[in-house]
Amino acid sequence: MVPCARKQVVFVMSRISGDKASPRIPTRNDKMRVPLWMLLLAVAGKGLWLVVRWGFRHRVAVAVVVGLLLFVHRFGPLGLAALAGGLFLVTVVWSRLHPRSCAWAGRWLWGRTRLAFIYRWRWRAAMVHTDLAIRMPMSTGDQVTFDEYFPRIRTIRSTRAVDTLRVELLPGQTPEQWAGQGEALRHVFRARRCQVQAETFRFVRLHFHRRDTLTRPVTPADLDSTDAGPGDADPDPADVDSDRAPVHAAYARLVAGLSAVPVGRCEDGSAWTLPVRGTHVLVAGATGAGKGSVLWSLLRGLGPAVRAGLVELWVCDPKGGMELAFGRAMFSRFATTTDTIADLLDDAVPVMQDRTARLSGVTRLHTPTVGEPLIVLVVDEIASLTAYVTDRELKKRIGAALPLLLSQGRAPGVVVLAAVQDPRKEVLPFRDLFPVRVALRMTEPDQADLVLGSGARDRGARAEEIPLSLPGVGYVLRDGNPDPIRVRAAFIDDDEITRTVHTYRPAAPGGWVPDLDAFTGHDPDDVPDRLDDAA
Ligand SMILES: Nc1ncnc2c1ncn2[C@@H]1O[C@H](COP(=O)(O)OP(=O)(O)OP(=O)(O)O)[C@@H](O)[C@H]1O
Repeated sequence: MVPCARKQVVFVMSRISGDKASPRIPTRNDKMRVPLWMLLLAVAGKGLWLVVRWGFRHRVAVAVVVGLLLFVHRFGPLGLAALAGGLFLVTVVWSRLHPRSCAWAGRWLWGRTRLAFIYRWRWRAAMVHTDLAIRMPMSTGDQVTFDEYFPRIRTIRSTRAVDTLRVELLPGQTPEQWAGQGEALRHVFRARRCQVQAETFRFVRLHFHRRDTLTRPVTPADLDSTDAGPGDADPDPADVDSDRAPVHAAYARLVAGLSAVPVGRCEDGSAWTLPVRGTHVLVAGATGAGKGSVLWSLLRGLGPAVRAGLVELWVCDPKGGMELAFGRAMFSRFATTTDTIADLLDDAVPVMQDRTARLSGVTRLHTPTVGEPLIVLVVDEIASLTAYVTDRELKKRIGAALPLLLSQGRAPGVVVLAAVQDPRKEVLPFRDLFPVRVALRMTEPDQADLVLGSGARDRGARAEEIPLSLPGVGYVLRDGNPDPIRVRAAFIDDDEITRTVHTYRPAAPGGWVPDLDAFTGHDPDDVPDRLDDAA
């Protein structure tokens, strides 16, 4: 019984193999008698046809292998070694003379090699087993056959970490169908992750990530080049053409920088920045996911503008100051208890309303100046203020102030930067009032959708799969694009926080700078003075 069952399994496996272009299902037995030689001839002919067809499908791989075999046959293994050595030498010389074109050619060759030996090799089987090939039953009277249509790979781009295939959809297919098969495709092509990105029409891009480029901690960006002097920040039009023009260029650079504050690095190696001016930012992640590093990266990135007086940090740390107290000297206001936080929020509301009344009809977005800086309200663990407050009176005050600030504060320059562990609506009812959201490691698969919007997980934001060993890694949406980008925040350690606070603490009115040297152990000569430091 057992061998028979095994035979049956083998038969079924071969039947469903995706390499079979047209499986046949006989509808009645053949009755014609043929001589044996004719049968053997037919089998041999069919075998030859299958070999030719297979060779044509894998023509590049076959040509390379046959070419190499012929070369070895003609010149022997030494000849092959000489060929490899010659190619190596040419590559070295080329890369010295023109590294860009050499790198481009290397990537092209690498992509074609992976296309021939990996993607085309397993493509048909993968398409059949994931239902991405289309099969249409055809009847020839004697038997039912299937016409099969396979999506075509149009281009491939390969780097050391990722292969990007541009694939043409078959009629009737949608990018969502492909996104649903991302996990299966990743296993077929042995990638760490497969992300499906839709083009406007007809094409999808499959990103097969082979290596994780974010395993090493990210070093914080160099801010000093964008730094500007302080009292220089209120531009006087009369000065623009004068020798103070560079100062105003520095001012403009600082204001522009508020729309792209450096936070860390994206998976493709580019800088990860987040806007702070004109928006609210929510960072969500389980405990230990690295929310602190995103907050600190943003605070650090705002440092030059804080020192210049263009930004005021109003900070609430409901965890008793555990996370943010280190930065106290940089903050204009700092509250750690529920009642002082309620006071702080209550104070922010009239500032916002006053600005709104003055700017209404004048501008649609407040421009920070030293006289009227951007107020960044930082709230660590915002759920402590929305869901876990027990005092009814305080809960009512906070529940009134927060939604007001979130719904009206962006334009007049009172913005909120908050972190939360649990992104559910019951815990954070105003979640949707944050236009910019970051999903770090989550505990549940559906939480990435709660943070980034429905469908984000299918498009690749598998936040629950981020390993515990990679704090600071997460997903964001950029420029209104629905496809999530994997990012990692820079690691800001205690020394860097101390340096940041020491360097960028705002000057008190009149130019007095609090003396932190004893506290931080820094040499005061190393620290630029807020008032003397020109742009
Ligand atoms: N970007 C990062 N790169 C490397 N290590 C990081 C990064 N961010 C955080 N870590 C490490 O992970 C640990 C937890 O980070 P962090 O305290 O920021 O998490 P959290 O999400 O704020 O947690 P909780 O909600 O419990 O406060 C820290 O001790 C830190 O050493």
